[in-house]
Amino acid sequence: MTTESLEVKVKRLEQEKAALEQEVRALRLEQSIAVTAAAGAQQLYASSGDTVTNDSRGATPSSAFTPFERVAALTNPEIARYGRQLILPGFGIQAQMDLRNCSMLVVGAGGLGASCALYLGAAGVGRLGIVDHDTVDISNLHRQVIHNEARQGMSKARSAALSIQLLNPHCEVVVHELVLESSNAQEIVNAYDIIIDATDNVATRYLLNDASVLGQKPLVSGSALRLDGQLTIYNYSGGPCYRCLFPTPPPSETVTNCSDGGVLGVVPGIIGCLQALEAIKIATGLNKEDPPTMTLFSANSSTMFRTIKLRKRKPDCIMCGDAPTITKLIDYVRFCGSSATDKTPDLFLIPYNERITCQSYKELLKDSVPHLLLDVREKVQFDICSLPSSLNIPLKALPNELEKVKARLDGQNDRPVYVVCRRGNDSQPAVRILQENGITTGEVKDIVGGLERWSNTIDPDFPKY
Ligand SMILES: Nc1ncnc2c1ncn2[C@@H]1O[C@H](COP(=O)(O)OP(=O)(O)OP(=O)(O)O)[C@@H](O)[C@H]1O
Ligand SMILES: [Zn+2]
Repeated sequence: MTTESLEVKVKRLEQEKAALEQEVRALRLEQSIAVTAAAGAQQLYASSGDTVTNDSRGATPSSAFTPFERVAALTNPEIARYGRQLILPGFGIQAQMDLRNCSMLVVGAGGLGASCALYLGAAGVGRLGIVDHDTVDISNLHRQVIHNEARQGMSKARSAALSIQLLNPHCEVVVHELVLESSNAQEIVNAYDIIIDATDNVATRYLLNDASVLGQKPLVSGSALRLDGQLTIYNYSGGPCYRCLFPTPPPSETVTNCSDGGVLGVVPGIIGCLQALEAIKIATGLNKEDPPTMTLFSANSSTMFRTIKLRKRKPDCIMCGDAPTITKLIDYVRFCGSSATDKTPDLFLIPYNERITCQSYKELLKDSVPHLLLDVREKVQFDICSLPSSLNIPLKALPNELEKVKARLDGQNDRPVYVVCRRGNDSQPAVRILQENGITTGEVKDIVGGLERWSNTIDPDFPKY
């Protein structure tokens, strides 16, 4: 036997060993998921796979900050896996190697992050960081297809990592189970080559923008709500940063999230896929010459996609301009008037003596106290569920539809009127409208916490959505 053939044999055995190791990792992950489903999310923390590493800032050693190992060649199993991309003219081995040697950070494992992270993992990105502080909820699953029913209550970052690993054990996934904020963002962003904003709040958008500018990283930003979505690459190839386009944050009360506004599941899926595509194009240099653009998607329009050309970066931008005044991360909660974690805050717009609790309203029902219950949610929500005998007039329509309230009171102008909504926020201005229009001489009060609290504290069979 010649030395050469021995070398070939060694190489082959090494590749077989690498393939077996990958298989063992995938099997271990599958096993850990089974354990989780049977014994609760906690079990998983003790049995994570080799290439899923954890960064919970102090709890376990992190790997995002261990140097990312770049390689000189793909292994045979990788060549077999990525074959259809490798034979793609204009992509080929070089682009695949670029992906393998690239690290990306997906912030948010929700609607956008689900499709984005899965496709990036599948495509062969070398290291993928996943940031999310939240846990999987049943109401996520119509769009966050990276998670599943058995993983309810599990950390989204970890669940996403497991799905990616099961799909492609060649991708190293780093789990960041934390709220990304000023104190930790820069260090994490600096550890990756490309940043993907798949979050749902303004404070994190500015935070990621600033950290990406300071760390000189391209930022692939997406958003989706209802039937619409948006996609932009910031801080890349002379293009603008987020602050060039939006120097001041919108008033927090004008920002709607999916939980309040609704979203068709496939819409964030589409935008997340586009984010993955743009990140791949950046990693492989495919879009270096493209001018900066913003892509708008609307499921309702016949053309669906529209692309707007953007100006280059603004020389007087306070973040990415010629003489920036922001040189380190700031307090984004104060700047935006909202935080990454306050979803729908409980508002206190009227005094407590003008409100009743769910418990008091239940007593009132038990004693058959005559009254009118006005439900001010939108009709689509009222159609899902409602309390018996309630009258539905959405808050926005109320000033013009007071006649309907009067008609229901039917001349009994001293009847108390109680107002309910989903969470006890819209019901408060409705109380004011009824009072100002002298709708009754009886009391007008709203139900604290709305129907969500009714379901939580009084009637567990009342649906929550
Ligand atoms: N600063 C942040 N740090 C870590 N994760 C974040 C941050 N901001 C947002 N996220 C995560 O980004 C994801 C956004 O997902 P998505 O827009 O689908 O909303 P959601 O919170 O999952 O759902 P819903 O609005 O229906 O409750 C969420 O999982 C959220 O926890
Ligand atoms: Zn700028």
